[in-house]
Amino acid sequence: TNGSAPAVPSDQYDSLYLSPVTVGSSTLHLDFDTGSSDLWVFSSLQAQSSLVGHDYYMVDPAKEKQGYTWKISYGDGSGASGKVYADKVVVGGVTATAQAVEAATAVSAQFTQDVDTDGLLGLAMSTLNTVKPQQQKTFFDTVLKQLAQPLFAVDLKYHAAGSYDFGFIDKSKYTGAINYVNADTSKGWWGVSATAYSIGNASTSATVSGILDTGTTLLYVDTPIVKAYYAKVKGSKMDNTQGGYVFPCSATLPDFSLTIGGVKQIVPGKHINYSPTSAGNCFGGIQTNDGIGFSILGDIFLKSKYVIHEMGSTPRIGFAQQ
Ligand SMILES: C[C@H](Cc1ccc(C(C)(C)C)cc1)[C@H](NN)c1nnnn1Cc1ccc2c(c1)OCO2
Repeated sequence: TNGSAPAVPSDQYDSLYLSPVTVGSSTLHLDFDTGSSDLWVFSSLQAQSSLVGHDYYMVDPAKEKQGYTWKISYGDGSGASGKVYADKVVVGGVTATAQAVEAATAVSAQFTQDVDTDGLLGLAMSTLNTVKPQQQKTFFDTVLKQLAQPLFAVDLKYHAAGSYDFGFIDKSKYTGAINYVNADTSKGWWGVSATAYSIGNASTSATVSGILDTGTTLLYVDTPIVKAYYAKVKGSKMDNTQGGYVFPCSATLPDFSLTIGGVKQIVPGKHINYSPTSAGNCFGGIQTNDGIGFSILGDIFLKSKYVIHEMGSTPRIGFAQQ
């Protein structure tokens, strides 16, 4: 079987995208995350006070994987932990009958406060899954064999609902050719590298290696590239209180591109004006990856493309223009 699930922006700035998922008998709205590998959900194991505003998984004790636990922490300092159940998970009509469902007993404040997000559905490699004593498969790995093709395609949109396709490529969602590159999955992520970047119509050779990450809002690249970008934005500055580069909301932002597999993958300047700040200026969609050690090609990079993640004998990533 194949299937498709909508990816709906959680707010007016596309902070994250939520997709409906049936877990057991509950329908939850999960953040599909190609940068992690746990399917975890808010659950009836939590204190009622933590569940306010959230949909949550009603655990069935008969389905518990006795003695299994999970604990995840994310690069933004948030995290969650809990117990594990084997239950039915349905995404866009694709069913995993005994998927490892990680039911939260505790979640960090960032998750409790984000009442729209009922958990995450990881789509990176299962080697990053945190379940102990036995690592569990991602939803994609669980359903892989039943899919017509061993792939999922990501169609995130700018300020609009997009989709995740499982098992098929939807020709109506892109124009032009699909440009494929081999994926570096050695660290458990969908890794790619670029040989150049461009700001406006000026290209610079550079090696930019990073991960595709639907679970990260912005585009994080090396500091010299970020500085070169905002040098072209009048009135821009690094604002430590806001936590990144800001600029006058009236600024015209140049396009940015990364050359991957010899093809320029362009991020329209418009997408790089992420959101207004509380200080009356606007926050940039391109920020520094200081301290992370690699680039993170998050939603700002992805939302102009149709990106195929193919888990064949050689994992590949295909880029096409929306
Ligand atoms: C942050 C998300 C995971 C997440 C998503 C949503 C949320 C909230 C719902 C509470 C809003 C928290 C967490 C990302 N997923 N691959 C991730 N998980 N682990 N690392 N990253 C990417 C990274 C790493 C480091 C960084 C960063 C980003 O932003 C700033 O510094």
